[in-house]
Amino acid sequence: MSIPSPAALSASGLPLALTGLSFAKGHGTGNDFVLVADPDGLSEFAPGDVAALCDRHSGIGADGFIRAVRSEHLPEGQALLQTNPDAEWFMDYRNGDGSVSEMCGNGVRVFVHFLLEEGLASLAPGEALAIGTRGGLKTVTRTPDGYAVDMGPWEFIFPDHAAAKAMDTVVNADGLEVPRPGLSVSMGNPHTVVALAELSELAATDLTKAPSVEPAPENGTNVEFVVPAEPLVLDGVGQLTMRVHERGVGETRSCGTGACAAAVATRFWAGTGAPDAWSVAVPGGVLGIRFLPGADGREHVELSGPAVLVARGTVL
Ligand SMILES: N[C@@H](CCC[C@H](N)C(=O)O)C(=O)O
Repeated sequence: MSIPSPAALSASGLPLALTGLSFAKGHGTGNDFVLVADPDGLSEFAPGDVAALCDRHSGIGADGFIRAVRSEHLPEGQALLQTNPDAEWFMDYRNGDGSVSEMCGNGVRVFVHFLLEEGLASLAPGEALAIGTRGGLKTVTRTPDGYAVDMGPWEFIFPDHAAAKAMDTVVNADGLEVPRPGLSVSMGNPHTVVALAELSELAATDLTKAPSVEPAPENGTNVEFVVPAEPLVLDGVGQLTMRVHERGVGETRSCGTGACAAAVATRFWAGTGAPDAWSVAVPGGVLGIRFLPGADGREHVELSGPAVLVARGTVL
């Protein structure tokens, strides 16, 4: 019987294959990422490599890992180029545990900022940059405070639940007194949104463990707990406070796709007359959401917020 040998490690304790890797570290409202430029698709990152880089004790530390690669070098990117020849760059996104996710809303803003800072793309005010993701094409524009992303259309994951105005999904988490109903929404990646009445209840919810969700979306879910403000609407903008447990990560300080899903669910619960603009306060800052008609005839969600780079480095 042969015993599998552990991945070769360098003196730093990181996988030897990562030695010399140039990276940047960035975040959007506290949701942080390790970013790597691999324009020609020459590098492979195994789940263990990503998890080692994202480890907050023995690695660089981040919620997620983002590889900037030209779309032509990935099968998913090549498929997207057929209908969107402008999507030169593809965001290859992984969660901190090494798993792949379809989409990351904070990540795509930080990704574009990284492309611009690296001189790999340009984006003048008023222009739009098309980005390929596993969740489809996203277009990004500049705003005074950062970037706005057309995240594409939203969908209910269990449309029959929503049509019946019934929330047949049951969510539980440590710290909640009783299980709560949830609504599952796809933003390309899966989310389940739960409304709580009080900020004190939100603070008491323990998100160190993944909440249980029944029925769960097929490939697992990110779970958002939201407290709608009272009154809900200020100057025409709906107001929410949110905490999130991300699939493949744990509790994070922000989740862009989660903020979109939270606005979708709360607007649905609020019913006729609910606003099309929302402000979502997360532990790491504030995100803006707008619902807009898309060129495809469907309703799209626009996410806006800041994106910053904080460091560059080389893996030892
Ligand atoms: N933080 C991201 C979402 C990242 C992916 C998520 N954990 C998943 O597995 O779907 C965001 O800002 O949207």
